[in-house]
Amino acid sequence: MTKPSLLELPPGVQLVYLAEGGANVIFRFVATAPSKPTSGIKKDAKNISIPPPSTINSTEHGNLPARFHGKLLRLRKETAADLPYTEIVRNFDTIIRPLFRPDELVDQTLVRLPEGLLARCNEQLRAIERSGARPAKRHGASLCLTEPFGLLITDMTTAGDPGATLTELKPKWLIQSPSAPATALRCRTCALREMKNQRARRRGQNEQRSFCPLDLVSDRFENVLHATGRIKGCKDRTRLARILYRNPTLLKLQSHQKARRDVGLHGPPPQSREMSLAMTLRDCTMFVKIPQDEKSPVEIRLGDLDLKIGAGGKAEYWRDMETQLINHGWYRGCNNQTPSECALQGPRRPNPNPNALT
Ligand SMILES: O=P(O)(O)O[C@@H]1[C@@H](OP(=O)(O)O)[C@H](OP(=O)(O)O)[C@H](O)[C@H](OP(=O)(O)O)[C@H]1OP(=O)(O)O
Ligand SMILES: Nc1ncnc2c1ncn2[C@@H]1O[C@H](COP(=O)(O)OP(=O)(O)OP(=O)(O)O)[C@@H](O)[C@H]1O
Repeated sequence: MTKPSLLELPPGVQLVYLAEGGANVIFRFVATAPSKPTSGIKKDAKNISIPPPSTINSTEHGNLPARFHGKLLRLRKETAADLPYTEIVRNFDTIIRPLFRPDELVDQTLVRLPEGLLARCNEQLRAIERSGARPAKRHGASLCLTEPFGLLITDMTTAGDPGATLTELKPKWLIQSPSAPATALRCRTCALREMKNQRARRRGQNEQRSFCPLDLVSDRFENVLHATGRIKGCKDRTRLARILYRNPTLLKLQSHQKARRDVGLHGPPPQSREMSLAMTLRDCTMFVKIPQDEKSPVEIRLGDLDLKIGAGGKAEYWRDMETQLINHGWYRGCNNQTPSECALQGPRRPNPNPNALT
């Protein structure tokens, strides 16, 4: 069988910073008309290109080859994990892809990078940092200069459809941790958030407010509505709740989590492939692109499904978190100074055995 030929980015490609996480930076392609190759591209004090927002939102494809339309470029940061994109893509193709339909996933395809592109992007990151537009917690991080590839990923932004809105959420743990106490009044996600918030309060930092994942997969619409009211950036909680209520992709994610339920303190060895997959499925991002017209289809895809690895201290971190949540009363809700969002406390508590006759 012949291997599909590897994509290459054209040498003159123009990119603009979109967003970043702890391990990757996302860039948008900027279409430039061949006659005016850098029209509208500003230079900052150090002569680094920063295309203006009007170019960023352009729906024109200009001289960009067709196979890059509707795509973003994901570039790898220098991190302790140091896992090459070839391996990330191999894990994605063999372990993650078979679990979902293609239209449920943010696709990712390897693309070879032209010489000098990473150095230029690093300059752009520094320029953005100086301009104050880079999130403070990401300052100082740069792209890995030895990574020869980038990933072309499905563009879930609304750039091609300005009337649409994008909601981004992390569904997190859609079932309780098996090692949580039976009498728990907090799910794994709410317990951990409350623990982190107490630390943040002590340091004078902002607390994180979010929804309870158990509400998101509730079979009661009003609980899903309760959750969508707490999703950051959600402009129409009722419409989003209608979209997410019994949503097949969300329920599929939950059922994959159920099939890999041996997490927490029990189950497979913390550095095993099974544990890696179980934890990956509990830390992905759901992108919901909602068109203005209620009759047009909504696009829902899961992203950030890079297989986690237990090495490098991660397995110990997972185990340590669970031990703290159990031993310091976070699952039992003993430390709370503010009302809890968790569905396990109060009238929204899910029925532990929905099939049981009452
Ligand atoms: O530990 P958690 O549950 O808070 O999840 C971490 C995430 O925190 P958040 O969901 O935003 O509160 C965290 O998200 P942020 O970087 O804080 O946005 C990461 O996703 C982290 O995974 P990794 O170390 O990048 O592989 C996540 O770590 P693990 O899923 O590997 O535990
Ligand atoms: N396909 C996409 N369409 C639109 N925006 C995206 C897409 N993928 C990522 N983003 C944006 O970029 C951010 C960072 O991307 P990504 O999740 O790939 O980074 P990461 O470093 O892997 O994250 P983490 O910190 O969870 O490890 C996302 O939170 C999101 O805002």
